[in-house]
Amino acid sequence: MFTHWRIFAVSHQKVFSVSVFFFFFFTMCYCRIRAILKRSKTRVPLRRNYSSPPGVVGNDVKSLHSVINPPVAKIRNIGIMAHIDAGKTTTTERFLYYSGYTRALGDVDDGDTVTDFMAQERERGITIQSAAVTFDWKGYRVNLIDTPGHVDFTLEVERCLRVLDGAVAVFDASAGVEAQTLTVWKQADKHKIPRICFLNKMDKTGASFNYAVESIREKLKAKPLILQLPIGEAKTFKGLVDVVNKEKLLWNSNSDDGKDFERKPLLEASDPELLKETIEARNALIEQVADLDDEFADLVLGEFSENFDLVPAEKLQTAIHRVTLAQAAVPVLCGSALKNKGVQPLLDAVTMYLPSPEEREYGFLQWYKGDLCALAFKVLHDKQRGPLVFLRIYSGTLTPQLAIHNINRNCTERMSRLLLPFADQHVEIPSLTAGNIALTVGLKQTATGDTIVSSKSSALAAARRAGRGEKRHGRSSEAESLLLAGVEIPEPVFFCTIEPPSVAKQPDLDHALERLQREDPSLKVRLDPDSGQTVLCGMGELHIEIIHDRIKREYGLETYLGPLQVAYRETILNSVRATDTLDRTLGDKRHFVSAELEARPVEAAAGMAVIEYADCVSEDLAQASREAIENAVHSACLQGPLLGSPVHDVAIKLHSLTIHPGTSTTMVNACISRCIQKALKKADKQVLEPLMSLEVTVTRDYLSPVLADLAQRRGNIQEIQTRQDNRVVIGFVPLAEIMGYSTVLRTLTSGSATFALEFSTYQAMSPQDQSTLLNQRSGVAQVL
Ligand SMILES: Nc1nc2c(ncn2[C@@H]2O[C@H](COP(=O)(O)OP(=O)(O)OP(=O)(O)O)[C@@H](O)[C@H]2O)c(=O)[nH]1
Repeated sequence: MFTHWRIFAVSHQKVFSVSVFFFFFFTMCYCRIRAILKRSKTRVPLRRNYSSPPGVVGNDVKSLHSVINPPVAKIRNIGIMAHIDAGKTTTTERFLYYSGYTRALGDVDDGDTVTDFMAQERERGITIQSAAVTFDWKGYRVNLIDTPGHVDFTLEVERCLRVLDGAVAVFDASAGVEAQTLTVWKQADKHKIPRICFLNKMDKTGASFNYAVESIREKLKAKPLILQLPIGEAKTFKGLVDVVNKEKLLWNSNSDDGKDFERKPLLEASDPELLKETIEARNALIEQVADLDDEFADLVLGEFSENFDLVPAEKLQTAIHRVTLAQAAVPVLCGSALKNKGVQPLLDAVTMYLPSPEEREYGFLQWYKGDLCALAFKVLHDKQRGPLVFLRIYSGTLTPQLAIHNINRNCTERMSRLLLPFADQHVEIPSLTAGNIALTVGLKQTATGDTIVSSKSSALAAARRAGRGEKRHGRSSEAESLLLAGVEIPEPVFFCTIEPPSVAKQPDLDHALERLQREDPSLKVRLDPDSGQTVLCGMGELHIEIIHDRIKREYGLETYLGPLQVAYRETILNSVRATDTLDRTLGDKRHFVSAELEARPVEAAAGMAVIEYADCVSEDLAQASREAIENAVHSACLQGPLLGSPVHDVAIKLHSLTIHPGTSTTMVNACISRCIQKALKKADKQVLEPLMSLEVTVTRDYLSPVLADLAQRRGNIQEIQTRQDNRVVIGFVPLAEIMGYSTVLRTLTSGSATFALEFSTYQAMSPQDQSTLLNQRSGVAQVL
């Protein structure tokens, strides 16, 4: 199940007002302290000292051309993933600075980071779009994707994970594993991504290395390999111990950018205690790795059984690499990105322990035999250049002006330019080989999730080879096997109407929405059949707010949003039968359809309606009539009789059907549709509402008012955990009750609490709550 967490930091800072709508909207939405602080700041100029094409840059900033097409073994495609605010963007900024691609340290709080380049990201201090940046580190080429932490953009994370070979999971060392960490961790499990953990914010009050490691062990059920130990914690944090090499790394307190640090062997004379602790940690690490890797176990037990201390660092590192690649354990490192400590060793670990593209197993590569095979994982629209498509190249080479074949859309199109992505700066390149991430210009039809090959004949040849391979595995569809799996798109739980400033601007709005949908498959747009209004469906309040903002900024359209609504569903509780007959003469032609069907409830979470035919019906049903019936079932179930919400978890069984010869399929469709509506109306009906898992982190003093408030919101508390000095309230609450919760929580706790929401499931409303809801909607809905 795709999970969505909604994370909110609350603060007691003043709520700003931008317009009447925004005032209303934000009082019911969340607001974040950093966003507010930033809004009250004088904006700094957005441009940074980016690396740009050769000749333009200064001596201290490297040219990207030095790292184009390195050997595959030297490529690392990695992502940074974490709970919101753990420090992904700050860590990425340090990567770029230490690797020489930026001249100044970017700061999310100043809104001048390279990867958060959208205006909204810089204003709010959050990552919304993932950004791909390319840099080199000690001879390795690193393609890095900084992903959003906020739940509303989880799909963005999922899209990126699909094309990564490894990931760095960043943690706030004072909080350990948080709600969204669990979600992204599960996503990485799903895509089998090897990862390393970085315990960031070791300088922060409350930071605890042991606590964070324990939470990785307990909550993520992962096996942490402790490769570093912190020297000091919180205010006293000043450096690290490299357990593998038995060295201490101390950052020069006079250096304000952390470039300057010294690495010294731990000696009995100068650091007896630290050395003892390190040897113990190293021995434990060796035992742990030996347990997980037979080759290393043989080596250790053979040559070094008497004294583990003599195991060479390189042998241990190679074994840790294998164990990481097998996802048997996760290396754990620590530091403080903000205070510029521990980032360079983290980069070393990325190159040392995370896999190169050729170390990952991609079974489909054998079908292409070196021909082009790539996956489009992200589409952006650029005003000047049109659609920009990000491609992960799995095999073959991309060059500018290349014609490519899109298997999903069965079309051939030509790309005009090939670029290397460097946040919002793109460098033109002559070619790019397998293992890389490329940005292409000119592909107008390609959408997120499409598989790209060099030509139709190459696709056919691959399909033939795949067919041979697939038969052995008993699979049937050759074409399907060629498609690199796309991304599972979750059902949106929020919706609202959107209106252009005037009717004349409707086509402009449609155009903007079409483009935004191509970029963001989690955004759904539909037309309300009753009101004719355009409806936006999104993953959360922030998601819809950002879309609204982008339409204004990027397309110059001031649109009006209706109130945000929860996406309810409906179902039925008992089996009912209905009959219907449609007998019409149009011109000189008689159309006659008569049907009897049964609607009955099926297992919860079965999804949209299941269609069944009695034997006597299915025997001689023409294909065209079958299609008309299926369309009728799906369209009739889109709008239930209670709230006009989709009807789920029902089966429709057609018991009898009479169609006179010459009757049009439109009439068949109309008759079945009417008959289903009759049946649904007759049945006992049930509203299903989205239920969210909730996690509130609050200090002990404010626990009681938070619990009392949740009780009023139909909250169901499962557990209250202790996390350092805080209490973590875990439970479930209906989405309808939690809208605008951030404002309430901020008031209740003087801005000291944070909360996270995850969509859990759809649950049946109690008869009392259902009738309250229907009464509220009585203008538009029929009361039970
Ligand atoms: N004390 C401390 N604060 C840090 C550290 N790293 C980041 N921060 C702060 O934490 C906040 C969040 O940092 P970001 O880098 O934006 O975190 P993120 O994970 O990219 O956030 P999203 O993209 O919004 O999910 C900012 O105020 C940073 O200045 C650190 O090592 N120590």
